[in-house]
Amino acid sequence: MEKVTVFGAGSWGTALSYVLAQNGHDLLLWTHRQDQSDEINQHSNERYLKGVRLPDSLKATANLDEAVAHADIFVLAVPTKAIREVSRDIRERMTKKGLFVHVSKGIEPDSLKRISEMIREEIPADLIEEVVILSGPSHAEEVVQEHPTTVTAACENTQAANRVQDLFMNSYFRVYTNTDVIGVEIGGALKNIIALAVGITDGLGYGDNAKAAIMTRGLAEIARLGVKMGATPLTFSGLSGVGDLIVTCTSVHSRNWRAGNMLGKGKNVEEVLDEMGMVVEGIRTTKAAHQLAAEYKVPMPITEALYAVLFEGVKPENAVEELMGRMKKNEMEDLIDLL
Ligand SMILES: NC(=O)C1=CN([C@@H]2O[C@H](COP(=O)(O)OP(=O)(O)OC[C@H]3O[C@@H](n4cnc5c(N)ncnc54)[C@H](OP(=O)(O)O)[C@@H]3O)[C@@H](O)[C@H]2O)C=CC1
Ligand SMILES: O=C(CO)COP(=O)(O)O
Repeated sequence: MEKVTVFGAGSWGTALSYVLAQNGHDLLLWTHRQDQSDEINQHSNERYLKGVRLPDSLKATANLDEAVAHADIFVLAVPTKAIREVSRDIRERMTKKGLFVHVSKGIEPDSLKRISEMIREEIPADLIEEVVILSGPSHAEEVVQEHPTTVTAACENTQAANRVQDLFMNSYFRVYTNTDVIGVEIGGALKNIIALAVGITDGLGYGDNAKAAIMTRGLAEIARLGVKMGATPLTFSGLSGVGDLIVTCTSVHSRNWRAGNMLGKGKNVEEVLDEMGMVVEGIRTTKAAHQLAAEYKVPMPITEALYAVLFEGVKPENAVEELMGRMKKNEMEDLIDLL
């Protein structure tokens, strides 16, 4: 049994707490809202997981001192934009080393840092045992139904990855390990861009051909960038690559797909975000990926088309027209670096 605190009581933090509590760990779920902590201690979190009864052993707190003092393992489950703030708040209260696990999917615009890099910038090395990434095709709504789910725990330190594998693994939640931290973080973050794009084409009324095209060429551009950044090409054929791309582009649970769908139907970004009420990571990640594409000189036409829709006021149908009208190409020409 491990002593674990999950930080962030949205859909994913709550679903992972459900798994950890069921696995018999000494689990505390920290939320920054007292009313939500009270609700979770009455076994529900209606805003984020409607109709789900949480296990009796899943305890919440809104007291950050208590949350930090409780744990040897710190699971960060807040949106990317809150990672630095929450890491700093944890650091101020830490008195001994801890194992950090993060489950968020994004890249920070401007600094272009991956989440594990942000955590290492905010928490001194002498307080970090390791940082492990838990990522893969996993909608919170299905995990709490105990539907079979597979994810990967990524860390160069295989002992730390194995410890996280053991922490979460059970009969419906199967955890693999991977040493390719960059590939796992890039795959998990950038698939949200492609899910937004697929949502848009679905919203425009295009069919499965368009969806398959965007998913396939989307994976090609994710892998192209990832490999330039130091990832292992094969990771993009794995759970945090094609696996997460499939689940996010084809599921109504995906907030990124749903946001894209509303954009395709004519809503603007503000209206979409108001309606969602949950994080749509792909929007900020599109900005970061647009900057990364320039920095690494990697062609990322789908990302650029989405950037134009989100940040330059281009109409979705015009962005599609632009994508389809580009110069003729050999399908494999930009993929050769992956071999
Ligand atoms: N949902 C899913 O199925 C999956 C999500 N993920 C990733 O997990 C991360 C979290 O997503 P998810 O749980 O779905 O997001 P949600 O939008 O469901 O919840 C986000 C939670 O973070 C809290 N929060 C936001 N800012 C802060 C802050 N500064 N301090 C403390 N708490 C804060 C929110 O609080 P409040 O309620 O007050 O806004 C809310 O409880 C994302 O990166 C996402 O991509 C990964 C795999 C699956
Ligand atoms: O990452 C996810 C599934 O693996 C969740 O995707 P959304 O954030 O689009 O809901």
